[in-house]
Amino acid sequence: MSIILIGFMGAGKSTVAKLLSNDFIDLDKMIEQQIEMPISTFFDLFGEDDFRQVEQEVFEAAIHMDFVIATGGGIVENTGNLDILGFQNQVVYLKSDFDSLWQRILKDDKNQRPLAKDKEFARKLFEKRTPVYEKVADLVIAVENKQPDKIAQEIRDWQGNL
Ligand SMILES: Nc1ncnc2c1ncn2[C@@H]1O[C@H](COP(=O)(O)OP(=O)(O)O)[C@@H](O)[C@H]1O
Ligand SMILES: O=C(O)C1=C[C@@H](OP(=O)(O)O)[C@@H](O)[C@H](O)C1
Ligand SMILES: [Mg+2]
Repeated sequence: MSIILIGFMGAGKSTVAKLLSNDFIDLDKMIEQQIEMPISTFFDLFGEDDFRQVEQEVFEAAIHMDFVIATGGGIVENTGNLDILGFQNQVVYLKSDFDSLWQRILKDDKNQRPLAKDKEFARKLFEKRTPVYEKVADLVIAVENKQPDKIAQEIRDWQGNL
């Protein structure tokens, strides 16, 4: 079993996964390869429910590859994904306060996040999901004001003591 990174949009899952291993999967990128379009376009064309269906199918495939996985922030929206996470023992939650995440999301010109168009809508998602992240996590790391390489080292140190 390998590290699975969870947390809200902007927490640094895609960034930290790359630092942890060359054998990593960014689930969003794997999804975009499958749907052959940006996630934002898929949301516009087919909606969130169809996205969650694809996300679960791709997650079920990715989990068998035993790579470090950077999930998308909505991985906890689907009970099938929660069942999978429940069987893992290296689920790492990159935790931050909403305002810090929102600043990162606003500055991030590389990722289009269809569910981050409105701050108060995103805040409600954050409030809904935070207890679920906490519940499924084997390790919680506070990531505010922390560099990605320090976060990656904390995860390696924790892994080394398992
Ligand atoms: N530890 C960090 N400190 C500051 N900015 C970060 C950190 N980790 C990631 N970022 C930046 O925040 C944005 C979101 O990072 P990303 O890895 O895409 O997060 P996620 O995959 O959790 O949505 C990117 O612009 C990234 O450069
Ligand atoms: O929070 C969410 O529902 C989503 C988060 C995104 O991934 P990141 O958390 O890597 O931005 C991506 O999966 C999609 O836009 C939906
Ligand atoms: Mg990401």
